[in-house]
Amino acid sequence: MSGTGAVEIEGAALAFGERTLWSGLDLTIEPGEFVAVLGPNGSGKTTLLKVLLGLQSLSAGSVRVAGAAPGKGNRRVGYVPQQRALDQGLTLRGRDLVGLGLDGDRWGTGLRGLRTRRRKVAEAVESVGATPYASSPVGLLSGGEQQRLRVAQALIGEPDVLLCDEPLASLDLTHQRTVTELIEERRRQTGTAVLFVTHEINPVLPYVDRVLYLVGGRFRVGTPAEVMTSATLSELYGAQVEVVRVGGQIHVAGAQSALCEDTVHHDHDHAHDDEPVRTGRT
Ligand SMILES: Nc1ncnc2c1ncn2[C@@H]1O[C@H](COP(=O)(O)OP(=O)(O)OP(=O)(O)O)[C@@H](O)[C@H]1O
Repeated sequence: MSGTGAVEIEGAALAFGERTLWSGLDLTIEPGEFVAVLGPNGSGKTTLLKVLLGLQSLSAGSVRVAGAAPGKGNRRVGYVPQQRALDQGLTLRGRDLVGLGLDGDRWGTGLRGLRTRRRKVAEAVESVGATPYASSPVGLLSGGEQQRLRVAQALIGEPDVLLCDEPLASLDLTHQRTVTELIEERRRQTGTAVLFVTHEINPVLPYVDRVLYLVGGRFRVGTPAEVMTSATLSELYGAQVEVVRVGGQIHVAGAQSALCEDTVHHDHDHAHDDEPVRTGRT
């Protein structure tokens, strides 16, 4: 693989035993592109991020992220994990959590380097509105406060690729906006590619270039206008799903019941169901 995409996924398949999460997945994400990953519980969204982080191997195919094979040491990749409450006993301060996102060697260990580090951390903390609690132990902060610090930690390293796993979960509307605008600003100013796993497309809809929609072993890739339609989602779910656009927002009705009816059949269906359906640029 030798392209120039920020993320390059070729012929990727992932199966756990008999169960195929997805196969035949080709997706190139360009620098500065915002791709939302949608799909019901268990469709393999988080697992895709784990593959890109080098925490999970593919069953077939290959991936490259920010020009390299996935791996923990890649400083050009930022990651906002799925919201999980941090241990209450964790005494690490908020600003130190954010500082962990900085490359330790970049500014040296001298006084000047330390000052630069401190200023960068203070700016990152301020950008997510976390200054008032940056000195508190993170274990005592609310879920939303912890999540804002995680976003600051991911952005402070100035990544070329930002992988986000439901970063808005547990944030109120104001802070959802703060966080999405920060990510969007980073993308616009420096061309960071964003892969954003979410259950709810509306908070990021203005920024989304393309959607990867995963359902029970099938997927679609395309613009929101291509993928988020009744016809496309009904085909993907194999049942009637209504997509309604109201006031610039997209609402999907019937997907959950489609899945409930389908759940029992999933494993059997995969035998004839694993032919992926694609739209748009991949
Ligand atoms: N290492 C593993 N071994 C076996 N099964 C796994 C493994 N990792 C994930 N799975 C299964 O793969 C499926 C997809 O999990 P994943 O966490 O990627 O789903 P998701 O789309 O992110 O779901 P959610 O929306 O609930 O977060 C789940 O059924 C999960 O149990």
